[in-house]
Amino acid sequence: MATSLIPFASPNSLPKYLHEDQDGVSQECRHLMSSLPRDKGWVVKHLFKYQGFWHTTRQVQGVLACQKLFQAQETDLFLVTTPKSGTTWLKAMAFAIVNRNRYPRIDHHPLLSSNPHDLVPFLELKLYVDNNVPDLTNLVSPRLFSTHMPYITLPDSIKDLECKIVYLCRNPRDTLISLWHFSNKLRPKTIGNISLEDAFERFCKGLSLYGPFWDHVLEYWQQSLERPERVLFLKYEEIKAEPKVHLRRLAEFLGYPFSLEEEKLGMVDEILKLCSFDSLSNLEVNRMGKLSTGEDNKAFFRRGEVGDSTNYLTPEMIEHLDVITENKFIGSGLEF
Ligand SMILES: Nc1ncnc2c1ncn2[C@@H]1O[C@H](COP(=O)(O)OS(=O)(=O)O)[C@@H](OP(=O)(O)O)[C@H]1O
Repeated sequence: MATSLIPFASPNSLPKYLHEDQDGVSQECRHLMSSLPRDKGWVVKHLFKYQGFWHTTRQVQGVLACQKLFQAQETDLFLVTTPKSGTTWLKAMAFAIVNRNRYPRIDHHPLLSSNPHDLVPFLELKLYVDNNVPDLTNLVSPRLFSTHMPYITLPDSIKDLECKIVYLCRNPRDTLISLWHFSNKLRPKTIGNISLEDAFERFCKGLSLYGPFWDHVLEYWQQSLERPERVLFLKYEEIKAEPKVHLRRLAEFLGYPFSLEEEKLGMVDEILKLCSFDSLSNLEVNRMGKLSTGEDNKAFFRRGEVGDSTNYLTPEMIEHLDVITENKFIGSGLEF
């Protein structure tokens, strides 16, 4: 078990899911955490290994509360992602697809004035982070939720009701680089940056937020093979390469296929444009605003490209990561 000399991060400067003070943490959660493996975090002092995956203190709290208190409905739709795989993009696209009859006018669309994370809430990082039952009465059907939780950890009702799950991941090289940048944006100035070498080493060992990365991806890949009508497995790179194909796939899977008339009216292109990196990242709300959970909206938009990791990782690092990926995915039919 590794220990660290990093001081507690100032609670006020961080989103709640990164707070480490014990004030908002239930007795049950404290008790559980005392028995969990722990290691050094990327942003704050500790990560805890719960059900095989690494979480921050308040994330463990959010996950436990969600497992205990969240009751899914059959019509709920879940967007599940590995951190930094394009969650913000997926939320925007799914929200725009599902709500296109409610918001037919693109020039008055909620995505123009709200960040996608405020329109599609995270279960464990937002709704259940305080260990309370959140008020979900104002959510219209179908309710759209998101989570980074691994499959094993999902609340039972989501599995029992066979709710639809869209899973999005991204190649581990770009995921790591995006996570490294994001972590350094969040890290309190007093403790400085985490070095790329350090982040790389920990990522390769599986020691990252909701890591091991490969185990997270494999769980949902397996589910998507066993129940394709229930789990849609998407890759960031594939959406980038063929956005129209994948937006249509997403709409069909969610139960909101585009009609011929909508196709003729150019609805697919309109939604893609509305949700594109360029459009979203240039909106005032995303340049200047903050999420209700505290993060700067602009932190979710960096470059939005495939392959940016080659600007940071050495060829040796890339080879090392690729070998891990190959070994982990061997026989699964999955590759990046
Ligand atoms: N609309 C759109 N299109 C394409 N790419 C986008 C879009 N919005 C965000 N991004 C890029 O996604 C990365 C952030 O990942 P997440 O949204 O999953 O972050 S989080 O897990 O919700 O914190 C991060 O990737 P990097 O640029 O490589 O760091 C964002 O820039």
